[in-house]
Amino acid sequence: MIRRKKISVIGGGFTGATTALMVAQKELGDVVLVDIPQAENPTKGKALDMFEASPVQGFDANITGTSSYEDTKDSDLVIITAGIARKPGMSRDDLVNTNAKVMRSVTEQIVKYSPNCIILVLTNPVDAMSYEVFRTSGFPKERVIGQSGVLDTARFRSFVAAELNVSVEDVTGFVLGGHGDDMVPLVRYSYAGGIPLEKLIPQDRLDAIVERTRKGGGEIVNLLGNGSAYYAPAAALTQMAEAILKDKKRILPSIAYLEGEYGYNDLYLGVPTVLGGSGIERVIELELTDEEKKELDKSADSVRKVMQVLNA
Ligand SMILES: NC(=O)C1=CN([C@@H]2O[C@H](COP(=O)(O)OP(=O)(O)OC[C@H]3O[C@@H](n4cnc5c(N)ncnc54)[C@H](O)[C@@H]3O)[C@@H](O)[C@H]2O)C=CC1
Ligand SMILES: O=C([O-])CC(=O)C(=O)O
Repeated sequence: MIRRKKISVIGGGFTGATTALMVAQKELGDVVLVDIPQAENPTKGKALDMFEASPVQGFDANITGTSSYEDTKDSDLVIITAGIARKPGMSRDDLVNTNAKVMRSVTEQIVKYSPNCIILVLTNPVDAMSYEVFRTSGFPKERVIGQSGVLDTARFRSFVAAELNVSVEDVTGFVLGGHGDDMVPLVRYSYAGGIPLEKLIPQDRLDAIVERTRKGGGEIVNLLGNGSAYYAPAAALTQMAEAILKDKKRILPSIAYLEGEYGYNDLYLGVPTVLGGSGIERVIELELTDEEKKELDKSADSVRKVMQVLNA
């Protein structure tokens, strides 16, 4: 019997609810939106509201809200967005203690009901949270994946397209490293219509775009005033979900568990990967200049520092 894929989204807040809608709109599968018991009614309400949008928009997907993990049983993909988000004046790393506890409790439930699923992690600080989910789950590394690079690259691509007044579709970008202000946007591997960006944009403007990309999350936090970005993060999760559920084998940046790649061990960090039906099917290793490697080392050190809190 053919059955639709099943996607559970843990955390029914801004990013979780938006992701639930986007994956349903793309007909990637039926969606179960999960939040804590105190939020059961609003979660059910959001899910029903989305389902009622489906006849107008013409997508077929069941969307249900719940606080019971039994309803997530046999999910193919579980997306974790549960936890707290930062407010102006905070860094993503300030969320580590609260969200690490949330990761441990939700992961135990996910594993209990969907032992064969692939897990995508969004919750911040996302490199460290991916590590926490990985070690709590006991899953193989290819089935626990963090999201940052698709979003960071999307920001870079948006800013470049606006600068050149060209289609966003023709701009490709490349961001490596942790999801913090010292992430590493690699201009050398970025193009517009196949033309290296360095040939199209003066260096000082490129530097400004790189800096704006690094601080992209904070720019939205300051504008929103009471939470962080959710439309672009949900779009990023949806693209990764599609690559996995349709076994597209797309080359996308993911936060992956590294065992020697790029010279790092026992660390989750953003790197280029092939994403397909088994999750991370391959980490692509690139030659970096000394300067790029130094920047990546700095970003990896920042992630390690946050992880020390987990191990304390
Ligand atoms: N990696 C990335 O690129 C990005 C990461 N984020 C992160 O995603 C997380 C969620 O952000 P938002 O959705 O905006 O926050 P939000 O506050 O709108 O939603 C979080 C939801 O999680 C729920 N929750 C808390 N503990 C839970 C538990 N134990 N089980 C189930 N649900 C639980 C809350 O009730 C709330 O509904 C934050 O940590 C944020 O920093 C957000 C955007 C991008
Ligand atoms: O900035 C935040 O706290 C949320 C996030 O990770 C992003 O939008 O990049």
